[in-house]
Order: sequence, then structure tokens, then C-alpha cells
Amino acid sequence: MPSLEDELFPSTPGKFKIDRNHPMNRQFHRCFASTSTMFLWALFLIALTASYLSFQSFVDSGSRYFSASWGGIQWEKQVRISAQPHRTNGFSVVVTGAAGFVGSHVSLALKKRGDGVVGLDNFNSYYDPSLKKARKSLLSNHGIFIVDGDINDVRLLDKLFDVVVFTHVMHLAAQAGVRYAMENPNSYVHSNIAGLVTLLEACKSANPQPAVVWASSSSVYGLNEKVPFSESDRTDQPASLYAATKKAGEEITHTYNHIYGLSITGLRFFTVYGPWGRPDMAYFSFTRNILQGKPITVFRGKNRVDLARDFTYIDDIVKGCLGSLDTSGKSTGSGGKKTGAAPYRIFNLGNTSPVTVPTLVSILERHLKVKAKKNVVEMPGNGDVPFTHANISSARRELGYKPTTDLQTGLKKFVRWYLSYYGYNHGKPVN
Ligand SMILES: O=C(O)[C@H]1O[C@H](OP(=O)(O)OP(=O)(O)OC[C@H]2O[C@@H](n3ccc(=O)[nH]c3=O)[C@H](O)[C@@H]2O)[C@H](O)[C@@H](O)[C@H]1O
Repeated sequence: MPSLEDELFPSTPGKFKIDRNHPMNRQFHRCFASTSTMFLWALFLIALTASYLSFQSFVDSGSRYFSASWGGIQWEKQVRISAQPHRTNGFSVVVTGAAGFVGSHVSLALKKRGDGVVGLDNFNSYYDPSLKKARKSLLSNHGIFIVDGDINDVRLLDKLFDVVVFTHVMHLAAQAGVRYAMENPNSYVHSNIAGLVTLLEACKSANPQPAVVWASSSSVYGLNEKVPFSESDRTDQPASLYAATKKAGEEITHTYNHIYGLSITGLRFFTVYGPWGRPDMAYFSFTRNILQGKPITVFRGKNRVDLARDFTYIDDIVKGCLGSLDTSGKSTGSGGKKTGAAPYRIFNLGNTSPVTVPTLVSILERHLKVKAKKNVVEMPGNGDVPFTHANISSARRELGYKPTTDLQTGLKKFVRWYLSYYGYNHGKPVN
């Protein structure tokens, strides 16, 4: 039986024969034997280390695969099917914040007219995630797949853009809410700044690049006193961190337009309300409290002046979003480089008829047939602004935007939805 040494250094018959009994050869043989043993051990150790490392990476990728809620052949198939347009020259749109209020409405409207839609949402708990899940089910019934993930996840975004060539990005994911910024400032930086940059990086690198339409906010007008608010008015006096991050978003998107040729449309939404709305907003929480017999707090401005908002109904906002996508123009970049100028646009999407907060309350009382218990207090210094009022002539001209729903009508539709979703049963969802 050949020794290991023989296998490594086989005798070559006919050339020479080693006399193993010669003292020199015995010495040489011992030396050789120990060198080859060391060599074998070294090989063994290298193999062991290599297999350990590859096992580790297998475990890592395996655990990532099993813990991540995205990825895999089935997932890619769902994404592709959802992104598939069903009309001639239809769009393939990724809607971020698709399980959110505006995101869910825009996704449905796009799908209904034959565009392909893939949603992306992190289902965070800023407000009741069960409402977001219910919106997800609604969208799913219409063939819209929502990816459970964060806009800060670079790998996820790369994968999405790899699987689908998106013509448009409708970016509605954000940390919303004006007053919550004092409680959790970092969540605004995470979503509205870091998340925005991560998303724009993915858009800039995509080939071809999508056109981007995204949600800015009426709050960028901050302490501006010129009414109505026009896009050219000053926006350098934000009153809240929320407003500051939205304003930063306008500057950040500008640089991506300037350097990389991304087509950008920023939409300044004015206090959007309606069915499937956000529970943190006044019209929603007032409704809940009024039905539960709890008091509501109504803020009032300096010198006892009522606060007012240019409340805008969701269906009007959706039309403005679709009009923006339709007229967005193409991005010009390729391989991360700009090849020509691309559109950079900002529009107010408001209703152009501000209503005071006490009037909002009395409309709700009428629709709910319940009297509110009001606590009127002076507006705390928490980021609020006294009033908003949109000039929408640019949006009307460029997007064909024309709001048609007044607050009375819009709140009637909201209340009808609220009662069908939660019932009168103290705001608990009906099953
Ligand atoms: O246009 C925007 O860009 C923003 O619109 C919305 O902010 P706001 O216009 O502040 O709406 P909202 O909170 O419903 O308060 C409405 C009114 O009720 C008053 N208000 C509020 C709460 C309360 O308890 N009492 C009260 O009087 C309050 O003082 C205010 O006068 C979105 O939340 C925000 O994410 C962003 O999109």
C-alpha cells in the first residue's frame, strides 16, 4: 500500500531509485517527511479556514434571506407582474409609501387606468399599522403588490430597479406630521432626508432613469405671510423640523436634477384629507373623539384669531399626482451621468379656499350628528402655522389640476367611510 509520501512524490521507474537505508537518505527522508507533513497540515488548515468562512457567509446570507421580507424567485415574479402596465404606453411606477393615505389612493388610480404599480412601504407604527395593512389588502385585491421594506435599504432598491425598468417613481413615503417633529426629530431626518437621498441614488443609477414625482408640503411656506402662497414665494423660514426636512428635500432633488439629469416634480400638498386618511390629523382625531364623547383641543392663533387651512380633498390630490406623472418629461441621465437638461418643477396642490378649524369642527358635528366638547387653547409653539392658502395657477396651467371638492362634501365622504370602517363603536374597527 503506497504511503502518503509515495502518493505525493511517486517513484519514477527507470530514472533513479532512492536507497532509503543510506544514512544521508534516511536524514533526507526524515526531513522530507516532516516537511511534507507540515505541508499537509498547512493545506488542511487552509481548507478548514476556507470552509469555515464560506459556511459563515452561507449562514449570514441564509439568515438575511430568511429574515428579510423580500427577495427570492416568487417575490421577483410578484414584483414583475404588479409592475406590468395594461394599456398602450402605460407606465411602470414604483410608489413609495403605498400603504399610506395618499400612496394607497394614487396606487389604485394608476392601476385602474392600466399602469403597472409596485408599492413600497415600511409599515412603521407612527400611526396604527392595522390601517396600513387594511389599505394593503385593498390594493392587493386590485393586483397591486406592496413590498415590505424601507427606502433606506440600498440593497432592496437596487434589487427592485434590477427586476423592473420603472418609468416613474412616485415618492410619497415620509415621516409626516408637523407637531410630532418635536417628539421624534430623528425620524424626520431618517425618512425625509436620508431615505430621499438613498432613493435618488437608486434613481440616478438606473438605466434608463425614471422620472421622479414626490411629495413636498405646504409647510415649506412657514412664516410666509403673503397670500395666497405662490411657488415663487420665500420658503426659507420653516416653522417646524418637518417643514425644514421637506424644504431640504426640494434642494436635494434640485441637485440630482442638476448633476444627474433626473426629471423632478415636487408637489406641495395642502392638508390633504379624505377616506382612508391619517389618524394623526385633526379632522380624523376630532371625528374619533367626538364619537367617543371625548373632548377635542382646538388651537387658536394670536389675538384670538382662528387658525385656517386650505384643506384639500384626496381625489383632487390624486388627479394632481397623475397629471404630474403624465407631464413629467424624461430624465436625461445614463450610467449615472447627465446628457442634457431635465425638467425640475414644483407645484402647489391646494384647494384655494381656506377654512377655519372651528368651521371644520362644526361641519363634522353636522355630519356626525354629535356635538363636540371643545377645549379652545392658544396655539402652542409647536411648529404650527396660523394659516395656509394655495395659489394653484401653475398646477392648473401645467397639469390641468382643478380641485372640485369643497370641505363640506369631502368631509361627508370621509365620515361615511369612517363609520363603515370603524362603526360608531368607539372607533374600534369592525371585523
Ligand atoms: O399641508 C401640509 O403640508 C401638512 O398638512 C398637515 O398638517 P396640518 O395642516 O397641521 O394638519 P392637521 O395636523 O390636521 O391640523 C389642521 C389644523 O388643526 C389644528 N389642530 C390640530 C390638532 C389639534 O389637536 N387641534 C387643532 O386645532 C392645527 O393647528 C391646524 O390648524 C399634515 O399633518 C402634514 O403632514 C402636512 O402634510
